[in-house]
Amino acid sequence: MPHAHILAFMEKGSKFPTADDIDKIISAEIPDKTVDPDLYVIVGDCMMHGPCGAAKKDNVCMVNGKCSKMFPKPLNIRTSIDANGFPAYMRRIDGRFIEKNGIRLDNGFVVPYNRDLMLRYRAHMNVEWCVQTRAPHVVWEATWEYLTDDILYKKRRETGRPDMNLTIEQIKNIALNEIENYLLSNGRSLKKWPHMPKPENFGDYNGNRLIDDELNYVVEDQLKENERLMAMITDEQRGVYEQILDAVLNDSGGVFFLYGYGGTGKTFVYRALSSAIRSKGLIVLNTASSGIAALLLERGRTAHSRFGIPIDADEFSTCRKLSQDQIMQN
Ligand SMILES: Nc1ncnc2c1ncn2[C@@H]1O[C@H](COP(=O)(O)OP(=O)(O)OP(=O)(O)O)[C@@H](O)[C@H]1O
Repeated sequence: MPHAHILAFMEKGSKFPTADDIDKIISAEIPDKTVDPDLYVIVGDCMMHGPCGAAKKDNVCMVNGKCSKMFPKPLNIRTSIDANGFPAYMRRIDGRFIEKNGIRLDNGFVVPYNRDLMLRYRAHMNVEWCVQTRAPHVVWEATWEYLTDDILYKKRRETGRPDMNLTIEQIKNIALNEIENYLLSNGRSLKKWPHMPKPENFGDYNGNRLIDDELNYVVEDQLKENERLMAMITDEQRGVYEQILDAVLNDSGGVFFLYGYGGTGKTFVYRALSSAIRSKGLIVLNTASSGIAALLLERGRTAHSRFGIPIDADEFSTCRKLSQDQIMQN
């Protein structure tokens, strides 16, 4: 099922720093059926976890006899924030329950939600208050169960084994590996945070992830794509294409500014050039100033993401790339 994980950073003055603030935007309780009948139905349909545990040992969340999402959650008379900055939402013992598959689920099974979003979108939307810390290991401890949300499901699908089981440690290991790979692709590593747990075999990879990622294409496919585009290219486009390709292949360098009205075939030339250069096993870094424009180019990224350019650039801004960074070296 397609879904999005969205992390919202609030501006100063719009933050929700206290437990009372949390209650204004997040609820983890079953609504009152008579006072809030509409919300009661949506929460019942979309936001109740389970049944799992002893009541349903084969629920998807069950890993080695335990709910990997840690349901049911402890019941609390009020919302609180612990010393590490973790929230414990208000989940009162109020006698309310939602019945699912013949099992009564109380407030311990409510996935935290925002009332307005529920009423507006009428879909599963888990809203959580993020730990207020800059220490990544604390964030990891607080959020790993959300980050690993669909790992078991993905592994079952990839292997074609719907009964496959993974331990919580294996699931965490897969997630840490994914984080490390993502960091390596951006010239970083979990090494930077000594307190963060590391995946197994951490540090075994000695290559250059940036180069390996950029070379991770099939040369034959690039050749075919180039042949396809070259069969259509106009004489004017071919003139530009040949001049730039010549500068690349002869290593003579140069800066080329290709301009023209919208829809006149500039992106087409970039695609022809990319496939020509990649079909020779070389690296092309396709960048554009906006995410939408970057999507039009194969393996395109925004220039600010690729080169670490500050988004609100002014005359004093500098790229925060150190000379020893892989991006700089490459
Ligand atoms: N030689 C060509 N043969 C066939 N289709 C082409 C050719 N050149 C461009 N096109 C098609 O024309 C459309 C517009 O081209 P393209 O996106 O390259 O224009 P552009 O100049 O980059 O536009 P914009 O400035 O709006 O980004 C695209 O669908 C592209 O595939």
